Amino acid sequence: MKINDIPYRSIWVEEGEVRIIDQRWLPHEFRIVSLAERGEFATAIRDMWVRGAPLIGATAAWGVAVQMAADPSDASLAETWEVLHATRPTAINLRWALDEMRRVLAPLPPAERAAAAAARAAAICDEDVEINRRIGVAGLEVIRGIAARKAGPVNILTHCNAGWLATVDWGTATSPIYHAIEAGIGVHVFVDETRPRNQGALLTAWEMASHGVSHELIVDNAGGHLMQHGEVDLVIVGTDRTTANGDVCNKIGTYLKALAAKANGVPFYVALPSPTIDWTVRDGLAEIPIEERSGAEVTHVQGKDGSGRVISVQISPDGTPARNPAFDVTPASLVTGLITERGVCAAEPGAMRAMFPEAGV
Ligand SMILES: CSC[C@@H](O)[C@@H](O)C(=O)COP(=O)(O)O
Repeated sequence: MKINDIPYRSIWVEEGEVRIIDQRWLPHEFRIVSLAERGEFATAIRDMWVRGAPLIGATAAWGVAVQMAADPSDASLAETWEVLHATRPTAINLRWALDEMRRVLAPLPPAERAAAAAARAAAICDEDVEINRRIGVAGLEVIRGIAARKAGPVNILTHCNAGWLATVDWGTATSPIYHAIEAGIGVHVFVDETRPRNQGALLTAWEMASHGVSHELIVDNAGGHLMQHGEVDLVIVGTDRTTANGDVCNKIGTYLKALAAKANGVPFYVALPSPTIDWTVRDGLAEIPIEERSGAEVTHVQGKDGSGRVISVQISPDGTPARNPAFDVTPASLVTGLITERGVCAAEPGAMRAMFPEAGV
């Protein structure tokens, strides 16, 4: 995607360095940083310099590659898997990418691992871009179908940031939106602010503005009201882990949007790259580990002050205890469909298996 007419991915290699956009400062400051050793990759994922399930996976893959250049031994490969896997618990793309790197590297002699690791990490990034492009092509048909049945723009509500910043490029939930705009279909996006970290207000609103997409920022509690008044035609969200049964784990608050959508007959779609499917899990509520983050993210908000400085302010009384589960699980029964790189399917085990028979479950 372009920033000031310069095309960017969210992670890339330049002058032999792995570079990322440090998303903690967006949209107020655009900072690029280089990650030079394994510990920095772990920090960048854990402290959310990068975030979003596919980008977490891509960053971990590059973390393995950088470590293999420093120490390609078996012990180093095993330790790197553990160190990076421990950074964030919910997005399955992290484990998927680490398993994929280990599958490629473990059979090789150590002397061949650095080059092979860099090649596979680069390929994982390229594959992510193509997967998300295809999700856009598939999701475009969902939007086109709605556009054909109504006058005016298709009003789409999205939660969190499942945009290009959460992937390597295109985004998942946003890719159908970008494709619809390219196809000349009018679209208006309601952007949930997505407390506590405000990925919608900070990142999705920035993406929408950068690409000239008509949009309005809404508070997290407004979605149900807009749906009751017929102002939302479609919900599209991303996911951090979707089970073999079609239960969808995504940013906290997604479940409430799905309930409101069901109650109001609004289609609720999930944009789903196949590496985000956890075929080993059937019951999302019981089995998916939900990240609990610091209460400081609830008691404080970050923003820009009058002089343009990025600051954090406390919004609750001193010492208020806070609870901060970062994700929730939307049962498959509330999901209208999964928009995958192979097309749209029901959030249902048979349909998912038919779409991805190689999963072998
Ligand atoms: C294509 S990204 C899908 C999800 O990863 C996204 O919706 C989300 O929940 C991101 O959470 P985050 O905590 O910002 O990493």
